[in-house]
Amino acid sequence: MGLRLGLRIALLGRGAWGETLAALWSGQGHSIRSWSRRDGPLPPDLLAEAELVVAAVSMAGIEPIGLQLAGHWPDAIPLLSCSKGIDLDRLATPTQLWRRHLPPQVPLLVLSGPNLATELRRGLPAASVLSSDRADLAADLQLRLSGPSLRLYTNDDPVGTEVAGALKNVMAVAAGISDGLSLGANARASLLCRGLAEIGVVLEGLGGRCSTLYGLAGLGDLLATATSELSRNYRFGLFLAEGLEPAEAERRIGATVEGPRTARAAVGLAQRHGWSLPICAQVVRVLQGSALPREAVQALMERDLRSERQP
Ligand SMILES: NC(=O)C1=CN([C@@H]2O[C@H](COP(=O)(O)OP(=O)(O)OC[C@H]3O[C@@H](n4cnc5c(N)ncnc54)[C@H](OP(=O)(O)O)[C@@H]3O)[C@@H](O)[C@H]2O)C=CC1
Ligand SMILES: O=C(CO)COP(=O)(O)O
Repeated sequence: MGLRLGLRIALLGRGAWGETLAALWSGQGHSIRSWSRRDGPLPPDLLAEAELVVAAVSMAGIEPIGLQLAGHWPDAIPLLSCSKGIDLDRLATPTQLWRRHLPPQVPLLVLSGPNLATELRRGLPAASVLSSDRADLAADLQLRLSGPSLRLYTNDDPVGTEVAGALKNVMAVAAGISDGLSLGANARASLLCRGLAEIGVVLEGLGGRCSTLYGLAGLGDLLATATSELSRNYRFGLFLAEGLEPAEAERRIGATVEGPRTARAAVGLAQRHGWSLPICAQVVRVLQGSALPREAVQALMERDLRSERQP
């Protein structure tokens, strides 16, 4: 990347998040060429002309797009991944999925944090983190992509950043259930506190750092997502508490809800590694129809007593 401030960005995905990032960054003088599945096959020159590729697609979109792009990726063009989830088939984070399709030398970065698209579209301020093993690149992009309403920090813990951004969606579903059942502020705070500990089990278990858990992608995004009706995962939990079937709840939301599949993936990881993830496990029971929301809460309350240090 040269010294020019305006970047040529190829943006993959024109959903709520992609459109929001496009509006923010084009407003800062970057040139954005976006692509959506609705446009048909990916134009061959889209990547070739870009200095940065931004992927703002849902988890479900990564594999098909990765397959389409394999073999067409210019070696040194970095990919900034903005998806939040754990893939259920491969139990992998977004960049772990992308890496399977990209040349090994392509630098990968992650954008995550409390960034409800609706608020950013209204010009409200937020902070987020740009994470990469490539500190030089993260610092360069931090400078170029930070703007008046999106202030970017950096860290060098992409795995921890992705795990935190994925698992907070599960906790947002659980918080929606708790609030939907009118369990009160104590219950929500207790759930989020224990939820943060649970996110920490996965984050550290997969090699992330504890400081990331308490940063923007961890505690920051948990606070935003699990307390706001702007969050689709939180609203999904509210619908479950009302007694809606998961499929009907997703249909009513009418947009991506990553928490349900990520909950199942987290339970899959827990089985693989021998971790205890009680909140994820109860969310999965509700999703499978093997517990009603109230029964899931009761099961959490009746677990064996333990030290706060244990999940
Ligand atoms: N909305 C938000 O506030 C934020 C969302 N995110 C994350 O960004 C990702 C995208 O979310 P968002 O844009 O809000 O979701 P939307 O439901 O608004 O849009 C879905 C996005 O996924 C893309 N996609 C590609 N392939 C598929 C597929 N096979 N199935 C479904 N969708 C596909 C769509 O691309 P196309 O344009 O081709 O239709 C579109 O960009 C999610 O992982 C989400 O967690 C992260 C931060 C904030
Ligand atoms: O990730 C988000 C906010 O940071 C968006 O959350 P939802 O996908 O639950 O709407």
